[in-house]
Amino acid sequence: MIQTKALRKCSWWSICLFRIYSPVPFVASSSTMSSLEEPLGLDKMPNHIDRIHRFSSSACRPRVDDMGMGNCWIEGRTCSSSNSCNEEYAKETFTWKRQTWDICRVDSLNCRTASLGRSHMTSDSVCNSWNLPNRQYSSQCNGKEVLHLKNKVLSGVPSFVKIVEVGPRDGLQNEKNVVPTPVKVELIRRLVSSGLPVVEATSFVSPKWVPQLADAKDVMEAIKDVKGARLPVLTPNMKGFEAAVAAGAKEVAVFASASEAFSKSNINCSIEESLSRYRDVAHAAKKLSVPIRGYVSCVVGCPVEGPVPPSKVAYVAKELYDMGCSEISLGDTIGVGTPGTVIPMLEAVMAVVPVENLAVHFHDTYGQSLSNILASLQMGISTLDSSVAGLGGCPYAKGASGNVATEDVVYMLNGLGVKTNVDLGKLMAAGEFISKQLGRPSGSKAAIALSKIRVDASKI
Ligand SMILES: CC(C)(COP(=O)([O-])OP(=O)([O-])OC[C@H]1O[C@@H](n2cnc3c(N)ncnc32)[C@H](O)[C@@H]1OP(=O)([O-])[O-])[C@@H](O)C(=O)NCCC(=O)NCCSC(=O)C[C@@](C)(O)CC(=O)[O-]
Repeated sequence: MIQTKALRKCSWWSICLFRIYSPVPFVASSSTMSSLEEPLGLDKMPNHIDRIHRFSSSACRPRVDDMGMGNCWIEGRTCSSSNSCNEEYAKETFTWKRQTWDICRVDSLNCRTASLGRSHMTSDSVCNSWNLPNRQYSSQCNGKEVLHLKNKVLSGVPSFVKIVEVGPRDGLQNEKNVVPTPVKVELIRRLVSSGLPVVEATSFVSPKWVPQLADAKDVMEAIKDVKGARLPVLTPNMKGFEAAVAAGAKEVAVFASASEAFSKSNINCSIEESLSRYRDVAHAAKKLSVPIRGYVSCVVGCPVEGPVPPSKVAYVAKELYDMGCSEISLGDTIGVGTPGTVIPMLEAVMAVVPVENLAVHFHDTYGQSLSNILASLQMGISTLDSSVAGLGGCPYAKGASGNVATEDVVYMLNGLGVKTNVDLGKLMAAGEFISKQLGRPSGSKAAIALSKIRVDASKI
């Protein structure tokens, strides 16, 4: 009871632990756990409170009971004994919930302060915050115990993740007002220069179906000189494939659906018809040594049919893999998935397609993307699709919101110590650029938060 109360009070602690446990449904009891939970090391934990207790070390916890400051969890350390918070460092005091805090900018993790009976906190990457100038924050929790926890709970998480940026295609295809071609081109250039290894540039689909991307040929012409990233395009049939190749595309992607109804509304044919078309495209691509990616849409739910069985997703994924798609991207097109539905879906697909050939593609309609991504990483997925500034939605999936924001993904991966080679500062600048052009705020929470505190995000 007391512990539960303390938990409620310490929101930072809760957030930290929630992040660790979020991929596993909290309600699961040991008797209902699947074998999938074994590698996560959670199989012996009877319920969520016990899970939290089991890992409730002080490693990442503020020492003050009543501490629930929004920014504390980012850093996750309190200073302990006597003061080494050098005079040269900017030092500020603020009061929150009757606690007075001295904040000092430190580069070392070993700041020790205990003056005037106050609580002290350090942080460790530079930012100029609203009222805490020249702070350093990090998205990483440090400390031996936390590392131990990370190793134990996040052991399946790969050390490098490839991010496939889909903003210029998936992100923009749903925009009502036509985005000028030079803006699309500038966006692609900025994304590439942020270090993203793959930027999906556009679609060679029917302009009657997706007017926004009717300038696909012009976009390809304008990015011919862009180096440093792969720039695939979507092709729904041979007509699109031929046009793409003629326009200079070096990689293509086909897109099938695990839902019959969505296949009909998105590409005007049945699943089987689409697979037959894609076999032709895959065959032609192979002849030209053009790598081909396959999407499966509606891997968890369909806007028309409702829940989609994992076996259907596995079937379509395997068909795409067998026809020669080197990467299969599993799309939660309407963003209804949670780790509770994504894990069984991945389990079914991984039984028929090697995990190294899989990618995940989450829309954030229900705010579940990062949890789903973490669950996917734990299962060994190392390719993630995302969209800068959280742009996007599918014109044929009403109500679906944008993809998970690339900035949020990079921020989380940095926090996990997973390499992406993406410069978060440059990525945020690209997000800011396109958000301004579209006349609305970024859909990335990390970008909004970091821009408010004018952080040097490249160092996060
Ligand atoms: C597939 C079609 C073309 C079938 O559309 P259709 O109307 O059945 O095609 P058709 O073969 O009967 O041809 C009709 C007209 O379209 C033309 N046409 C035919 N093909 C092309 C082409 N490639 N490029 C340009 N024009 C084309 C064709 O030449 C003809 O022109 P007309 O004789 O009337 O002047 C259409 O339904 C289409 O373009 N759909 C694309 C819709 C789309 O882009 N949706 C968004 C994709 S996002 C997605 O699927 C999800 C994903 C990948 O992001 C992952 C996730 O989030 O889950």
